[in-house]
Amino acid sequence: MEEITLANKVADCEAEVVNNPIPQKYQNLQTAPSEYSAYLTSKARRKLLFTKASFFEHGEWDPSGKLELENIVGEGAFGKVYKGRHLETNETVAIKVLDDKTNTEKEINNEIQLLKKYSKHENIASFFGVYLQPMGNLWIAMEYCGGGTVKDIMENTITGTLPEHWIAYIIREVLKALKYLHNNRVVHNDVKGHNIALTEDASVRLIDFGISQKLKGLRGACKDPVGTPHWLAPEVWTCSEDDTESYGCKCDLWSLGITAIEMAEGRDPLANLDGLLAGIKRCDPPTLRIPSKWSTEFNSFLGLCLKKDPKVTHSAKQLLKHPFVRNLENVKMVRAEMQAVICRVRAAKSKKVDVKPKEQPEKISTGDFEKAMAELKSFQRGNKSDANAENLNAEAKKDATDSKELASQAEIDSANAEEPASVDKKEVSDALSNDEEKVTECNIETSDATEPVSQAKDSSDEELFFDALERLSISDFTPKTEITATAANTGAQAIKILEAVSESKEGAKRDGKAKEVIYNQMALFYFVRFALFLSEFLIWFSETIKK
Ligand SMILES: Nc1ncnc2c1ncn2[C@@H]1O[C@H](COP(=O)(O)OP(=O)(O)OP(=O)(O)O)[C@@H](O)[C@H]1O
Repeated sequence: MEEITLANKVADCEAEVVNNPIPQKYQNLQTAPSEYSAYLTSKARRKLLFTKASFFEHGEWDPSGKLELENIVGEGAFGKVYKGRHLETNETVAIKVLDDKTNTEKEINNEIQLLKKYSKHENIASFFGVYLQPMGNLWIAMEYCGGGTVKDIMENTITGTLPEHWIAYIIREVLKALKYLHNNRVVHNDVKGHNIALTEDASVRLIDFGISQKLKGLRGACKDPVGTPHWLAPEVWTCSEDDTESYGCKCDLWSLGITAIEMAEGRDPLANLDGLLAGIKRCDPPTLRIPSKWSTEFNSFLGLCLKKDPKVTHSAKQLLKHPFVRNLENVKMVRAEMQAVICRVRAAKSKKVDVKPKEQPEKISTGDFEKAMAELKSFQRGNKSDANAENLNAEAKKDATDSKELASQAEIDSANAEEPASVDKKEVSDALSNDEEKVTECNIETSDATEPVSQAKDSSDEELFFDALERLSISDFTPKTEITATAANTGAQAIKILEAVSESKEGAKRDGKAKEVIYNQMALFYFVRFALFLSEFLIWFSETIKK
């Protein structure tokens, strides 16, 4: 029987395309919609479509009406990853869009096949479907991991590293996924912080099967040296030099050890090593830089992952029994702590450039903006003549509109300029109090917001009003980098300033009342003194007359 290889399938498709508009053997795919008939008449295009269609047996023709793209959440070597929606079920999904210019069809096919078959494990992002977009892009829909990757989490802590009990939890979950994959003779080949993702409730998922390999039978081994250089096991390096060498599943456990150090120290242990290949061969396996800072269990666990000889490296099954991961206490607490940082990651991701930037909700909500304008108007009504108020109102409206635009621009610019932030105790306790529930809100405090309020305290209403207007217009001329934080908050600031204005007005009212009381008391005092003086005068006058 003729072997069904990729080349055979492609040749087969090409032959059929010449004679039939839609080959019989692909009738199990959804029929191409009529609106694409013009597109399909181009032989070259048709060839491309059927070639790609041959990669998967249960793919669908067109994602429109089924999937909707929202914002970009990540970018990889093969294309962009979007947060999206599965319209039928209304489920949030991640959609990897692989453009047809990328000449990596073998990898794409590989990723789809492995995802379809092996993503049913609880620690692997599950597969939803694959779609062929009319212009030739492939869309791979999978479970959405809203907590970002381990790398994202690290970038959102103040030290850029993770505490040991978080590392133990993440490693344990990845080990479960690896145990399942290795039992099925699948080598992931690219375990690293960038490819470990978290859901919003801090469950761990292994992602990216782009270079994973399915081994043939029990004796099968990998020959291609693939992976990310600093995470590559020594046996994979050896393959790159010597064609006769091969490697197996254990390479994932070396990469996992490197990932554990990456989480503990904020970067991989070989980051500064020159001549990587020679260095790996010459040096002892990497360890934590200051082993005494960490538990004996953590150090010993790493020692079992990072062996130069894969034969003595422990398997995922064995490593799951190690005290470093076996003795993990209070997972609920660990997850609650992590959810606090996930909030920051989500906030940062929601600021990323959108598919349709102009239609995106802006950071300053319309409600906030209208509230600011209403307060501004009511302030003007109370303090200025109508003519003046109208002028100022128009000016403020223009400034605020500009600020809204700047805020939206700043959102785009700030996507990659996020400052690492600390794990706030309040956030942790909020996450804890929510316990099993999703943390749905994240309040990022802005130091700027308090400034106008404190300034407002010693200023007159009039000064405050002009100060508010000035601040709104100054944001127009501030360089973009500086306004990254401030412009996005200008609407909120306007509200704060106006709140301060009205607070100050209230204060002025209270002052007026106090003055009234003082005047009344002073009047009483002078009246009494006058009465005393009058009575003394009368006494003196009557005595003088008597004399
Ligand atoms: N299921 C998912 N949910 C949420 N975000 C995801 C998901 N899958 C991928 N991402 C995001 O997209 C990024 C790129 O995805 P992925 O690693 O699969 O692409 P890739 O092209 O194979 O990248 P590379 O080869 O550079 O690792 C990830 O680092 C992550 O930020």
